[in-house]
Amino acid sequence: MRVFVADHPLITHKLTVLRDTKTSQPTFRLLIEELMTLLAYEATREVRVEPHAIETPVAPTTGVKLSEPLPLIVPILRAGLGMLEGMVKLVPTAEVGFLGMARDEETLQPTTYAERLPESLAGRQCFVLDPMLATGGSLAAAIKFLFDRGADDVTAICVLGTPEGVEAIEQAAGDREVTLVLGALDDGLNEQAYIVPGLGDAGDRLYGTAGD
Ligand SMILES: O=P(O)(O)OC[C@H]1O[C@H](OP(=O)(O)OP(=O)(O)O)[C@H](O)[C@@H]1O
Ligand SMILES: O=c1cc[nH]c(=O)[nH]1
Ligand SMILES: [Mg+2]
Repeated sequence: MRVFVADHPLITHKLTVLRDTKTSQPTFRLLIEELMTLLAYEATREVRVEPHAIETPVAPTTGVKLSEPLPLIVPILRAGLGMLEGMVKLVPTAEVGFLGMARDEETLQPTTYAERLPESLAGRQCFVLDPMLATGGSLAAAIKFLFDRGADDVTAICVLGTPEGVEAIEQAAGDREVTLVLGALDDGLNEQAYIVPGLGDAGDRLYGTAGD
């Protein structure tokens, strides 16, 4: 598994505002989207392209276009939805599938309550979006789901991660093609398995507590 942890002052600056309890919900949403666009640049470094011949007003030349099947973006509801626009801005022709997952706050086990994905993901490059990689249970289950559907390459993009979460994804990936892109690697987990220092509950900060 390849792991990339962002190291850019603009990302750290935006993360600092995001983490701050005083940051309002509209600003939080905007920052998640902006951070996603910055992380997407790194996450799509290996996106598959093929040669594409065009004519400029001056001369014929060969550039590239995205290969078919087009990449599939999979936000994990709810919190991953906040990252979708930032990703789609960078890859507007990509397709989008959805996975709804919730972590049981007692057992910490994820359950999948919604799924809207192509029946077969054979030959697909998938980009999974979830801001929080805590114990790693949710993302590991999502990655397994995509490989079971035939995906051959999964890139996960998280705003914050923990060493425990990275280890869990490493285990889940085995020898399959997985890339993990993180905005920051935090210290670890507290007794409630929240990321420390983290930013609290990402879904609640994006959308409120109506889902609880
Ligand atoms: O790594 P884990 O320990 O599995 O925890 C991380 C998961 O928890 C959060 O979702 P949550 O279950 O709160 O759902 P929500 O997005 O609807 O708030 C987060 O967005 C991840 O999906
Ligand atoms: O810190 C955490 C852990 C899980 N889910 C969140 O939204 N935040
Ligand atoms: Mg939540």
